[in-house]
Amino acid sequence: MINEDIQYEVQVTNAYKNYGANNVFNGLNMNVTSGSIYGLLGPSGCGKSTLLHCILGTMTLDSGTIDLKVESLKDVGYMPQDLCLETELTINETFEYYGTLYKMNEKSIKTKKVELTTFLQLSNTDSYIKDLSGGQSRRVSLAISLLHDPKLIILDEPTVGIDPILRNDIWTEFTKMVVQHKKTIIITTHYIEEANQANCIGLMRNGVIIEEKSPQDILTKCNTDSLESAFLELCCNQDKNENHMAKNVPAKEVPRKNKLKKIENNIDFHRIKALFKKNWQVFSRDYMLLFSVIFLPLLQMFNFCNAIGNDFKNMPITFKNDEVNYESCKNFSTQRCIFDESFNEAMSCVVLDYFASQNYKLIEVKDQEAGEMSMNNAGNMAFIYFQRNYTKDLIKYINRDDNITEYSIFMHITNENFLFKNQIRMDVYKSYNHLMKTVLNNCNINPRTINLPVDVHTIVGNDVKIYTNGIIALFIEMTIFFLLSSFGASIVLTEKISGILNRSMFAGVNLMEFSTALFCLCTLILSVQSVLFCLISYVLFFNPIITSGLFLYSFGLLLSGWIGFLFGK
Ligand SMILES: Nc1ncnc2c1ncn2[C@@H]1O[C@H](COP(=O)(O)OP(=O)(O)OP(=O)(O)O)[C@@H](O)[C@H]1O
Repeated sequence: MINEDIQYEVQVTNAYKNYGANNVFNGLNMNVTSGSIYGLLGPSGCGKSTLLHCILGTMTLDSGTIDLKVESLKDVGYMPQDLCLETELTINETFEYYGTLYKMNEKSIKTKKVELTTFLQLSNTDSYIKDLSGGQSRRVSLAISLLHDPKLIILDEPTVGIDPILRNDIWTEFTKMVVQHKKTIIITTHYIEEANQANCIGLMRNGVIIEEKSPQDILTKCNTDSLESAFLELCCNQDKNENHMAKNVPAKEVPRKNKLKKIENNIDFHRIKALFKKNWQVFSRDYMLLFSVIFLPLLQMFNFCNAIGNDFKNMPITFKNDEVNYESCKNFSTQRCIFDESFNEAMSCVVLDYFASQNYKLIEVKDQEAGEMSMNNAGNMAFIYFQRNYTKDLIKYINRDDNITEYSIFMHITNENFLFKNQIRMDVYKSYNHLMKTVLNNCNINPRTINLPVDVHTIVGNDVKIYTNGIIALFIEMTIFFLLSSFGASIVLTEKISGILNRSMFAGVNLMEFSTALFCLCTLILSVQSVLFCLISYVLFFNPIITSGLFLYSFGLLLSGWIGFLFGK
């Protein structure tokens, strides 16, 4: 029966809700008087938490209405059943974070913190939440729900894991809050006897409130002195009338929308700052996260540079030099000009010397035929053959003599591996330049006159010329994309699953602020990673990614990181 003269803080009328085939509310009615403690009791799984969520507007009814006296979330304090707190923060930091979200100034946060930690016996406020016991961390959660001095306080099992003495103190404090400050408190609890101190008890079972009276009235009605026995008796009575209850067919009405107003709709810089600070504190203290976001990608960069960024070493190359015995090359000297009458050095030694200096493994074979056969051996990368007249033909070539009928150097290169083949071809080209330089410098002729009359420049800069330079830029770009997408996704999922995002949103955070703060942290990580990647490539592996257009490249990196972040989110 609804009394017209009483002011109700919360009224639930004819509520129905299903989870699939599970009928959680079956025409439920609940009336919470303003300025009272309402103890919501019921067996596990009867739907107490669901009812609280519907009151808060985080869930909707299938039908029925919920009327609230308070209009804004600012006037509501909610302690969820799960912890829903960031365990990497200290108690102090948690107060500071939620206080800032509720737009409290530093002084009032401090005053409230002292008051609540004293009442809830939380002594060391520098302790991390992860280091607290279950009961202690629930007390912090309770304190946070009371921090902004709300009018309506909804607490889902606040006394679980708390010793009886402190539990009694907490109930005394609740009573004081109701009497002195006219607060309304709705509490769910499994400890039936502690609900003795509530002004009204609602016994919930089978989707309805089977009794809603003061503890004394319930005891009198059931003629017992324990709430537990009264509850058992009321359950038995309900079971007797079960058939009658089951006949209640849910009336499918559209539930009335009386959602609590959000604390604020506009974007607030202080909340973004608080979110960023919290995210940073959590990120910098979570060593597993640091390892996977900072250290693993750097390790991957090392691996990549080692595998792709460097020249291959010790590749076996067979050769046959018919111009001179390879042993004689050890006494080779290039002090004289190749055009001198008395010049009798074998220039094939310069080429072989160059290949040896580039860390190729040179293997001499007995003749040209054996060399060509060696190309059938797995692992042999190339065969070089110098004819007897190599140096003489070289002089003719330099002199543009038309009498050269055939090449005096032959080379076979493996087709087995594109990367190996590419490197050997580049080194053949370089060995030719080296040879010309060696030959012509001693004759005071500019070697460039014999080189190709083409100066090759790549658009990204003079140093960036080869495959390994290009591929590293691509690798960094892709790593940044996937790093940021997985980081963004993991943060959003963790916050959602642990209920921290909901709790923050309950304290006024909107999705835009949450995304902006996360975006700022991602940009910071992205910038640090990009700089470290480039340093590793340039400094440790001498692999230039880019020598001009740095601004454009950095912007490209930022863009792919941001796209990755949005993709993950
Ligand atoms: N998201 C969901 N999807 C499907 N079923 C759900 C969902 N949430 C809760 N339920 C079911 O609804 C019923 C009521 O759950 P609720 O958590 O509200 O109960 P409770 O009374 O708070 O339980 P406890 O006292 O153990 O916390 C349970 O049977 C539960 O399995």
